[in-house]
Amino acid sequence: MSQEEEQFVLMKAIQLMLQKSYEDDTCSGPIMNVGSFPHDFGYGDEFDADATSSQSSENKPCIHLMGLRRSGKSSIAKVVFHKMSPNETLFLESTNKIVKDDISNSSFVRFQIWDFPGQVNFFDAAFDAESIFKGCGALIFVIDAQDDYTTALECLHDTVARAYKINPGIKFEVFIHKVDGLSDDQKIETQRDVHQRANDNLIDDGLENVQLSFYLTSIYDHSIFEAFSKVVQKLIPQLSALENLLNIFISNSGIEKAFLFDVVSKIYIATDSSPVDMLSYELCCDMIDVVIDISCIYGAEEDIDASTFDSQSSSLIKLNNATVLYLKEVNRCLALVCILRENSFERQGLIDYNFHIFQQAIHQVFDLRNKPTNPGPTTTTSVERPQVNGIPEKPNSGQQT
Ligand SMILES: Nc1nc2c(ncn2[C@@H]2O[C@H](COP(=O)(O)OP(=O)(O)OP(=O)(O)O)[C@@H](O)[C@H]2O)c(=O)[nH]1
Repeated sequence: MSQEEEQFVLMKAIQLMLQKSYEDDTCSGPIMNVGSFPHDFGYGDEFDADATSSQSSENKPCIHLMGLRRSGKSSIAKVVFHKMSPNETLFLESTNKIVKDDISNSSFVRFQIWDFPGQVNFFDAAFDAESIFKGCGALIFVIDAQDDYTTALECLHDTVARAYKINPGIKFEVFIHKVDGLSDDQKIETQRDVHQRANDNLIDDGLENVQLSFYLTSIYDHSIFEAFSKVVQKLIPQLSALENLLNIFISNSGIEKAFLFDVVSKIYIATDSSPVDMLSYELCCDMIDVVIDISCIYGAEEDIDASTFDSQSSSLIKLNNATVLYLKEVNRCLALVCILRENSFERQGLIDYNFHIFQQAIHQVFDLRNKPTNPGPTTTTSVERPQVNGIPEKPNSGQQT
């Protein structure tokens, strides 16, 4: 099944769901009714789940990290995907060959990161630009904002021009990096300046069709995770289907904002279509850290290789501003983190039920293969979960924080 066909089937499914949701007027209020989110979407034989999954695993997109020496490329890869603390990056040695890192920690976030040595010499015989850029999904060019970036802009231009000629499908992403050293005014001014000069260079070269996206990033805060989330999302063909599912879920559950997280990297692979507020994102990231830390400390069993984030993982944190953070495991690697008002949480049963349907929808649409999770005892005290609409739920959640 080609990507277009797959997208078509997915969109058809979403249309079906939405249609049913609005058609069924027996269900008033915020209930995401059974009809609106059927377990069987009625794809029949049209939905070739195997084709979908095999395609995504074979065509692992590749993200290239490029930029001048010491601009921060390896630090970004280490902090985001290897849990290195930002301070440790001070001791990273310079990269002198392409380092390929296979990110396979999630069913969705499966790609390779290629960390290039600073300032690639395209004329070097060892640099096979053709094959390197052919397989590239996104090219992240890192610019050190604390340094004079004139040379970096020239290098960005050469890189983009070369890559675009070989593969016009590449997404070009510019990380204006190390902005922790800049004031708010300087950040805005630097972004404006880089944006202007980079685009002017492209126009001068007749490459006005090339789209560059710019992000202000630092490994010392959540900005690098946010930027990486957006880059990864562009490589997920099913993103709009996910957004639609999240929109339906939150509007039927009285939830203000929901993020679908890749737990290990804290990249959010989708969110509903309301704007992302950085503070909300940071809160959700912190919640994931808390859950993982508690799970690792108290949830590890004798088999220390077994994942402590499992189908029984969930967490609830009530803040002192009448806001609730609610985390639920979607699969081995994905978690849904929701932000809602405390009074909306009074209907937890409804939210849990809707979540259950949402989870099934994701599994069906993307054919996530749930590896058997360890059913053993996990970290926490259990809380009684009411049955909703008489529908038996999974056994009650484990890791309540
Ligand atoms: N202040 C600040 N320093 C950073 C940031 N990211 C990376 N650095 C520092 O920048 C220096 C260079 O980082 P690297 O990750 O080795 O840079 P690189 O681009 O991989 O360098 P090469 O391998 O030589 O191409 C290190 O001392 C990092 O600690 C950041 O966001 N803020």
